[in-house]
Amino acid sequence: LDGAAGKAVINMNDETYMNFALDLAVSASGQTSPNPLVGAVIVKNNQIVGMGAHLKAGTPHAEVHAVRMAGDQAQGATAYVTLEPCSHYGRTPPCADLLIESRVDRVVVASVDPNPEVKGRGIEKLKAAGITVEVGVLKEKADKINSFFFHYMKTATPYVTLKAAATLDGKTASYTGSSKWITGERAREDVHLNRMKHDAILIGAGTAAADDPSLNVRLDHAFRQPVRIILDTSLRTSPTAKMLHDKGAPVWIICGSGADEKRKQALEAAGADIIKLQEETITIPVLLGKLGEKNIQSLYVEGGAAVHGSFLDAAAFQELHYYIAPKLIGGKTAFPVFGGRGIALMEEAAELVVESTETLGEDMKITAFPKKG
Ligand SMILES: Nc1c(/N=C/[C@@H](O)[C@H](O)[C@H](O)COP(=O)(O)O)[nH]c(=O)[nH]c1=O
Repeated sequence: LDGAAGKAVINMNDETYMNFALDLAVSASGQTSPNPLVGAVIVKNNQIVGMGAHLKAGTPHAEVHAVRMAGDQAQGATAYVTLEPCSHYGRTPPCADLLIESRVDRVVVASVDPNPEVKGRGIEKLKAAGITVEVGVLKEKADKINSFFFHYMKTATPYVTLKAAATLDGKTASYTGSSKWITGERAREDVHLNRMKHDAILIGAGTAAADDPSLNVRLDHAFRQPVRIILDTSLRTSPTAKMLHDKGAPVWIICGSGADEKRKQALEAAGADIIKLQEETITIPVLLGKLGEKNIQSLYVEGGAAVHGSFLDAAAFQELHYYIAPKLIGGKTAFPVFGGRGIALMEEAAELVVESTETLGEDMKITAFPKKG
């Protein structure tokens, strides 16, 4: 604060403007898939003269909106872009060329494009045109908002979020299978928000049979209904399953090579898309490769115990959302959160880093990530 002048002189530096560009990027969260979230701000003489965000795949990129708004004010200005400007002709002309034509004299970039085909090309193009380029301002924060896109670009498989809801004593259903509900309204609303952020939701055949779930996003401002996926090796799912008849998002059922042809036809007649693997059984790496081929960049795995156990055994998840209700149900044969093989000795435990714990109504939510390496 500049006391003498008696007015707030906020030091507007590169990070301030990049944070604003990141806020713009995040405002389209969940809408841009399969494209990343991108924000752009154009500043001249400490005035924001242009700004924009990429809103939906196939529509103009963030830089296009910002340059259009800036008009000739872009000349001699600085452009802040949260992801390296594209240099290839996708569905819209390259933004690197647009920035060159707009005659900005400086470009500040947060994340470098992870796509091996274009990595660094946009930056090189700008430098070759005599533009000063600064890379890496708020890089960590910018990479994180595109963790789905970056993971998918690097691995060609979906970013996997495991979601579990358990009682305080770690059960997902009583010994009779009763589970409605463990968590309350507020926690379940958070689940629907997170469903909407992912390209697909996945459950196992056991959960499909036990709960006959809808697996849809029941929020009044829902702008997307993710694909619904059931892992069902032998196609035991009933053709009368609720989600096959609610005219909602597609239902894909993944089965093994030995699944009965008549069941396949009955489920297809009921509206399901059947994806039959070459293998007898479904392994997680094969499943993820197949979903990657079908452009699923992010996958929200809702259980049950066998499915969660298989992802844990394969160490094939990037994020965990663990909801805990302050309830105890006991029961030697009550349902655990993670089934599967599990580890033998504690030193083999999957170690996590807890990023946050939140209170949602009476429930708690732990967000955690597997420890790297
Ligand atoms: N039992 C509970 C859950 N249960 C999770 C799954 O077992 C359910 O089948 C699935 O979420 C139902 O999806 P729907 O039909 O679209 O509502 N999940 C939760 O967060 N809290 C619970 O108390």
